[in-house]
Amino acid sequence: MQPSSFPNVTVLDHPLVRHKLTRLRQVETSTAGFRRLTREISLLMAYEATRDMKLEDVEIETPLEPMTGQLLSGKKLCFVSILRAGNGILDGMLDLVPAARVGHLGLYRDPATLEPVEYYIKLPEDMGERLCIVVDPMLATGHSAAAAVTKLKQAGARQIVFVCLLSVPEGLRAFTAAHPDVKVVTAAIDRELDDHGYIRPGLGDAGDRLFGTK
Ligand SMILES: O=P(O)(O)OC[C@H]1O[C@H](OP(=O)(O)OP(=O)(O)O)[C@H](O)[C@@H]1O
Ligand SMILES: O=c1cc[nH]c(=O)[nH]1
Ligand SMILES: [Mg+2]
Repeated sequence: MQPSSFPNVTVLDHPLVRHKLTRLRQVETSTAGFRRLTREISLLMAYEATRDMKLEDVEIETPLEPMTGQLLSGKKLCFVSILRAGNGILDGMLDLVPAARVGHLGLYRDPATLEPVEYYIKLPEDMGERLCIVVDPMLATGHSAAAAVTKLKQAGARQIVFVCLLSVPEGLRAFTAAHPDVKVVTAAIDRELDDHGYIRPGLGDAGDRLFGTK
């Protein structure tokens, strides 16, 4: 784990994450492999994204003696997947926290304008009482991430973490300027965006690679 030069952005710089991310980027990685690697990296990302969750003391008994343990307190988590590529990360997160509530936000990026277009939204009602972890593999221009977080705030979310696999400096600048209160966890910060808004060196189109649509 490494703080970055961006306020509130943590790079999950761990050997396992680097290894899996390198495999994920490779053009020859199959759809099945891409899905499996995304899920595995997501488990490791969830560990960092949930670091600030609140605990409460509980009295328990081990087979040998009583002790004070700690459990997560109150209402806990809500994952929000930005469709469709976010679902790849969501699967991994749910492996770790199967009881979490889940919201879905359908956004696609218009290829001409690079602006997000919303086509679906369904969120739990009590977003304000939960740590809301928004997941999408790619933060490119940052417009989709920023639009998603704006929606969630309008729906009452107060504590939000954004989790992605890849990001780029210009997208992080745009996102953190729009939402300085939101922590970002990313597995890597890549070099730049190309003329079509793709992350370079990147991994291609995350949705297409996850679902085999190209
Ligand atoms: O930071 P931005 O420039 O907004 O780009 C990032 C967005 O683009 C991709 O989604 P895409 O539009 O390809 O939709 P998909 O998940 O359905 O493939 C990606 O999953 C992000 O949501
Ligand atoms: O590189 C990119 C940029 C946006 N969306 C993707 O899936 N890949
Ligand atoms: Mg896509």
